[in-house]
Amino acid sequence: GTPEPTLYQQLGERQGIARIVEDLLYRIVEDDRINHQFKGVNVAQFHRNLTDQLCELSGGPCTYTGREMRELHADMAITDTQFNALAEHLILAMEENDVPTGAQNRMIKRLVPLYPDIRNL
Ligand code: HEM
Repeated sequence: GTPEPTLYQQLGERQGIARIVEDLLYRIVEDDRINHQFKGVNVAQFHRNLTDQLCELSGGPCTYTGREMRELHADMAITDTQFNALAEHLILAMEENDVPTGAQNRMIKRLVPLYPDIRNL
């Protein structure tokens, strides 16, 4: 029969992930719980690196070449509320791009191992 689509395919491959990350960035800018943390960030670089990271984590043919998660977020004192806010925006950005709910959950699950590094725990 027809093979099951991979998570990477369900996200719309790299092009689809790039659109999701763009929508995520607009959401971050509008959220006063987290937008102050992003002042001065190189938006093009952030977009490229987060797209590569999600592409790689979803099983796609990409390699994340940015800095380590712990090192990047070390001085930000990110709270649980802020972490959850970003995760929620990612879910809503995937929703806007017609990613099925099961695939949304699988993507979020693959970010869970990054949690201690991002929270600097
Ligand atoms: C699931 C959660 C998260 C993931 C997967 C993630 C992923 C990433 C990635 C891949 C980068 C590198 C982008 C680049 O090279 O510019 C990055 C940078 C950054 N992240 Fe996160 N992040 C997460 C949560 C957060 C949260 C909650 C905040 C703040 C509220 C945050 C703030 C930042 C900032 C400000 C940068 C830019 C750092 C710099 O350019 O020096 N991140 N993140």
